[in-house]
Amino acid sequence: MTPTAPAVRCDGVVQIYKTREVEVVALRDIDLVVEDGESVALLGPSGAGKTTLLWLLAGLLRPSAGRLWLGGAEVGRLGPRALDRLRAAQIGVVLQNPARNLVPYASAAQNVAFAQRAVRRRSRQRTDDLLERVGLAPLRDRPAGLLSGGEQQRLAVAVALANRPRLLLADEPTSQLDAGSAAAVVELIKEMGPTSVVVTHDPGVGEAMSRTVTIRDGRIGAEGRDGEDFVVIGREGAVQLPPEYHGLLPPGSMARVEPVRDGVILRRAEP
Ligand SMILES: Nc1ncnc2c1ncn2[C@@H]1O[C@H](COP(=O)(O)OP(=O)(O)OP(=O)(O)O)[C@@H](O)[C@H]1O
Repeated sequence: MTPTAPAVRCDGVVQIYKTREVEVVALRDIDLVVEDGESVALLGPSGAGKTTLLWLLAGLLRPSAGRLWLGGAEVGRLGPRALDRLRAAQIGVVLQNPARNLVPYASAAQNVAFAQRAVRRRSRQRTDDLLERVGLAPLRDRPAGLLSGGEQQRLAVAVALANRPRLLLADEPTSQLDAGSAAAVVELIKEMGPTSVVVTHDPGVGEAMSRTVTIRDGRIGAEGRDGEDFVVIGREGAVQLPPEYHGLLPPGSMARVEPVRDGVILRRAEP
């Protein structure tokens, strides 16, 4: 990754899953820039495309169309080995199912140590610090497969941060945690993951991040900064009305567009 490029840039990214019977358009025309140092909460209803976007940002999927840069590197131009190297050196990932991030027969401490393979020297101190921060120091020698779901989730965050990634990507990293552990994990991500994108349904996580991005039906519909929510004007001027206004302007209804000095007003056209 080059130091001046944003951590992430998506330009018209589309993701289509092809199964034998159907094609599912999971993401369409995603334009997104995440600057270095930002922490972004990725919000949206189930099936909106959040996990798909996270997998694209992790280099685990390649977009069906559009362009995606991780740092200065355009993913579409990287061969499989170059992409693997970039992922190992620069990106930390917490997948939705915590067990998938871990080697089950290795101890908690070994899992964190293995994850430092891309850095030149493993640091016992960093392993100890991370285990301490996620409250797993007393369980350092227990095999990861014998930890509870919540413990595995906390360990997965420690593993993802082990080699000081420039970009941390986490899919629901607090879904199995009580409020106290969730707050500690969010604090850790903000402190040690200098740039992070976190999929979450937890409003507390959303509030802790510097920015929220809401996906609905495969498109970025809204963004939030400093507690204020904005709709995002998409390509060709498309706007997703927030669901709380669907009663006033139901999907499928017609509206008049009235220009005003600094924007437009939409008024329902009575049938
Ligand atoms: N491997 C796949 N093959 C076919 N369709 C898929 C695949 N993975 C996801 N989808 C579909 O793509 C769409 C987006 O799924 P995705 O998992 O990205 O949503 P999500 O917002 O993360 O949902 P959730 O909050 O429930 O995890 C959904 O319609 C889903 O059914």
